[in-house]
Amino acid sequence: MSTVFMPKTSFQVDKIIFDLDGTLVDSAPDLCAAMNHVLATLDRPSLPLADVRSMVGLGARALIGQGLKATGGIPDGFMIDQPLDLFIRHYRANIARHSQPYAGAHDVLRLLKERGFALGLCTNKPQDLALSLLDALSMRSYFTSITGGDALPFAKPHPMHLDHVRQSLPGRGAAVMIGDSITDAKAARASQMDVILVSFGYSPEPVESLGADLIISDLRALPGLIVKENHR
Ligand SMILES: O=C(O)COP(=O)(O)O
Ligand SMILES: [Mg+2]
Repeated sequence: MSTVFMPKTSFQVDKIIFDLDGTLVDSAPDLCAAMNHVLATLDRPSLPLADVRSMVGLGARALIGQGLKATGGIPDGFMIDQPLDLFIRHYRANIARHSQPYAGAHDVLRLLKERGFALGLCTNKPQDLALSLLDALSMRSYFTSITGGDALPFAKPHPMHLDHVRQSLPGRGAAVMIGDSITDAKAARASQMDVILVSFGYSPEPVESLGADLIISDLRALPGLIVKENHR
């Protein structure tokens, strides 16, 4: 039996929860530079941007782990904490050198906030780095709640992360998740939340295969798709 993808075209919610890397901000160039800085100190070859892009999604520790695996492996007993620390220091110092909001991100966030939606951010980026990046790009003030991947015992795809953001937003209405990867889709499913995926992010798998309710190729489509829940 074949299943037909029937995208939803309207989402009635009060809360909109965004992913950060690959969804609102194209941060891969700066993540790639920090990765290659670490690899150089370990006498490993550098990785092209296209490879690093597809490794982003599970936080800094997983990113470094994947970078090491791709350049010779992780020797037995290798302590990842030191390269991770080096990565984070390099990344923090260069966090918005090349990173940019995707087209329309500012306008869409401003408009949705003006329309009365509560906006949250659920990212696997460590909390302090997420806040620094949002500050550097003047994006922090759109969000009522921001939770990084190290702020709780579990991060996406665990539902605790997304549930926490939903609960910390005002109101009791429904929420929709906007993301770019399988971690976003899985977290949303586990939290029984609709999920819209963007097609321009960092997913190594085709986004069509991730079970989204809708796929968009431009953030500017969102205001036409998401309507305020009617609480009468
Ligand atoms: O930094 C990462 O690895 C992932 O971040 P994201 O959850 O905002 O995509
Ligand atoms: Mg992402």
